[in-house]
Amino acid sequence: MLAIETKQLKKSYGSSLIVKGIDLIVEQGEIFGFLGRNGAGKSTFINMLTDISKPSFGTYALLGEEGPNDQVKKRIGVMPDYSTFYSSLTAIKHLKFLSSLSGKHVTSDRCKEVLKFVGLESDMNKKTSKYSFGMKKKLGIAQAIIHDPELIFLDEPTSGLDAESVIHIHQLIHNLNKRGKTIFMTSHNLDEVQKLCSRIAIMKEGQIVKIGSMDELRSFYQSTITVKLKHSPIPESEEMHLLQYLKAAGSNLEISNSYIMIDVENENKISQIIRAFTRCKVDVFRVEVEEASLEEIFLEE
Ligand SMILES: Nc1ncnc2c1ncn2[C@@H]1O[C@H](COP(=O)(O)OP(=O)(O)OP(=O)(O)O)[C@@H](O)[C@H]1O
Repeated sequence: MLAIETKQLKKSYGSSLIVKGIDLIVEQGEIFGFLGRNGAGKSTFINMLTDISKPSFGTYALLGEEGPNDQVKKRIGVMPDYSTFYSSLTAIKHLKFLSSLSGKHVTSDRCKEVLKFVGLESDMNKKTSKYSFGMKKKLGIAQAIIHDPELIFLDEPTSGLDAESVIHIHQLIHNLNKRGKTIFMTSHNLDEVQKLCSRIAIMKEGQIVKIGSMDELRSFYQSTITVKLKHSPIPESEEMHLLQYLKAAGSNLEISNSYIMIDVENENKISQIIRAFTRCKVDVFRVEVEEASLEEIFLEE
């Protein structure tokens, strides 16, 4: 069963087509990252899947059920906009109240368990008006997972948080995924998407322009790997031979006394180069590798 399947999903406001016909498949068990510049249409797309707005055209299915569908809503979790919190309620009461509004009965013990899971154990009896921005984000995740959903939508779960809270939320996402949950998240933080997500879609002007794992995205761009290798002196008798080999193995070769830098097409070339050094009786002390980051790929779009 697929977690998400959309077919030609479109959304227009007035005469402006904001989401321009998206076909997307997300498998169960994925952490799927949705990236795009401000105004690309990410929230508009998520809002259709979570039934906050209706598609203008096309269809979608969540967890094998055509949407919108009240039954499937019980199996998905959506991180709310923190501004919707009831400021006069404590975190526990807030969770219980919101769950009852959406027809899900949850016990106080379940609320406590989930608040502990997100790291709000010692603040669960505080009113949400006293919560910091980061605590509200954690409470938002608690709200999304309180009913143990299979598929969780997180819209920018870490934006505006300090480094420690970001690490905590990354661990939460990772732990949820380990428990078998599918996560669909939007983010502006390229580093986090690169670290967490099994696949990534880049959205531009209402369309998905690239989709795949990090390795696949890199290969779309046929990006090279830059290798910097520190070595012992090259015996004069071997210099010519090694130089010929390196020129054939990659491009942009730079040589100094104890280092070489070279761009190669794939990882196999790295081990071949190290073997060539060894054959020429040159010791390799250190190998540093630089690959295209998601940022570079993203900026190309
Ligand atoms: N209710 C609405 N009525 C009219 N236009 C809208 C509405 N909601 C969104 N838009 C427009 O749709 C476009 C996409 O907005 P959306 O919020 O989906 O982008 P986004 O990729 O989530 O951006 P961000 O990263 O800034 O959150 C924007 O130009 C926005 O102005």
